[in-house]
Amino acid sequence: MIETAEATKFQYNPRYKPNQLICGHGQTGVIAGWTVKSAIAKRLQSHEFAVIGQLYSPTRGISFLIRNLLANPHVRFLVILNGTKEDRNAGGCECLLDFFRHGFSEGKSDTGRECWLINSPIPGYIDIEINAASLDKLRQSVEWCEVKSITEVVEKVKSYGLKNTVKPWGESLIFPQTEVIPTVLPGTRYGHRIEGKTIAETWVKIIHRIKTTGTIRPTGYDGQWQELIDLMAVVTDEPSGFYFPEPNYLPCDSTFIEEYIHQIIDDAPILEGVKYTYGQRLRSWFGKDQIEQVIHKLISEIDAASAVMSLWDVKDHEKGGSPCLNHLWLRVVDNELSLTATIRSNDMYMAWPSNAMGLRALQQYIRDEIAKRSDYNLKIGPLITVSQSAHLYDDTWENADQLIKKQYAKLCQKRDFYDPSGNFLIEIEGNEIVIKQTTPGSGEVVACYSGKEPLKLVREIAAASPGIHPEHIGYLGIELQKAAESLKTGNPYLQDSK
Ligand SMILES: O=c1ccn([C@H]2C[C@H](O)[C@@H](COP(=O)(O)O)O2)c(=O)[nH]1
Repeated sequence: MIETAEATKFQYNPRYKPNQLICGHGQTGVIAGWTVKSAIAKRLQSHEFAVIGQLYSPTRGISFLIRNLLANPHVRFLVILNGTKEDRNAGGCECLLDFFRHGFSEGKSDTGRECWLINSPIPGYIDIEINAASLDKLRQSVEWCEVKSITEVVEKVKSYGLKNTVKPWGESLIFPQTEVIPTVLPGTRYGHRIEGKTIAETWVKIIHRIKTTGTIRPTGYDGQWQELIDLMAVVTDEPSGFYFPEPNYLPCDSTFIEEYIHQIIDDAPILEGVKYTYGQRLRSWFGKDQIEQVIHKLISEIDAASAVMSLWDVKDHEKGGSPCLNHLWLRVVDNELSLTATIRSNDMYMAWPSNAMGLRALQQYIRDEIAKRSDYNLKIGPLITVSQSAHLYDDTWENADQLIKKQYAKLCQKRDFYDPSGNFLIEIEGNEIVIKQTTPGSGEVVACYSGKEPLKLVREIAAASPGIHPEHIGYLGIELQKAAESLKTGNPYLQDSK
């Protein structure tokens, strides 16, 4: 007997990320890439598709997607929407297409984990626990096509839906998964401050801080993340062309950033299936060009504390996918233009470096426009980001560990002993230890402490300058102990002598 399409009644059973998927009863899976899945679902009926889901990243998304397809062998057709600039940037759909076109080989992920590497110029990994014969079977059994627009998705899904029901290609297959649970050190949860010269350096410190002390929590996306709340990052000296380390350990490169900057600085039309762009929110969404507004504001009132741009629309509560970047504030102090950005939710591994570079480009643009249009030739000041949920998704933990091992260790070796709390000169005067605190620049004496007990002195200094670097206060403790010994023995004390 030949079954008709209408009679099809399969149930897609997602083993992974169930809350991220729209499930139906058909035999066609739709990979929406970066196009919002609900924009596709509303044009289809549930018997026409098996599942609709996003694919944001080749290294993070494809393995879960394939695990789900192996668990649902009734999916015999795939429509892969590879249509937007974001899809081109991320490369997830292209890499998935390469899996079907060119297959996979045994290899290693960039963290050195054994995995199946997709035969593609875009790095994409599949968990090694999945058996190779099953992957081949999947490649042979699923008919796939690439499309460029929502309209084409709908046409293709409907045409596959008209075919007769095809038998599942096999039994549902489930493969084991290795789980990594990190050790978390105790630490403050709220309000961290991290400073670095470049975005790359600051990023390494951020990753270290979250990875070692972040709270492990559910993400809201069927997984876990480590999170700190209200993490402030201060980048003091990012050069105008951006600093990319050599070899580049950042999750973005200059080609990506060149494209990405436009999403922040330039206006963009409202398109179906595209959530928003920051440029659109800043330039036109609220009926005003806010970037122009702040340029004018600062030119007319350079001391203004109200050079604000807002990206959050009160209507954002009505739909999912609201902007992560919410509020920008520019400020001129000592002829220096700083930019502060509030980001409500921030993927610190994959997104923060690009977010920071995009914001730095906007800061530079505003500085340059002010210089062109007025007599103010401002210096570029720090870029400050406040990430409210500063998180690391569980699928980046391994990379984070590697980064800490290689790059954080290097940073720690490169200490310059500069402490904004100043320097401390220790001497013995009469029968007391005397400590003079001087400014870090000119060396002016700003405070004086005296006494005989090292611990009491350390406590006084720490209470008076609570921002002192931890290593610096440790060093003072050791020196003060040496000075106290000298007081007892009568031997001379000389700071820093062995
Ligand atoms: O510019 C961006 C856009 C998105 N995200 C991350 C933050 C979250 O991990 C995820 C968005 O999820 P929601 O907070 O919207 O659920 O993407 C960023 O870090 N920066």
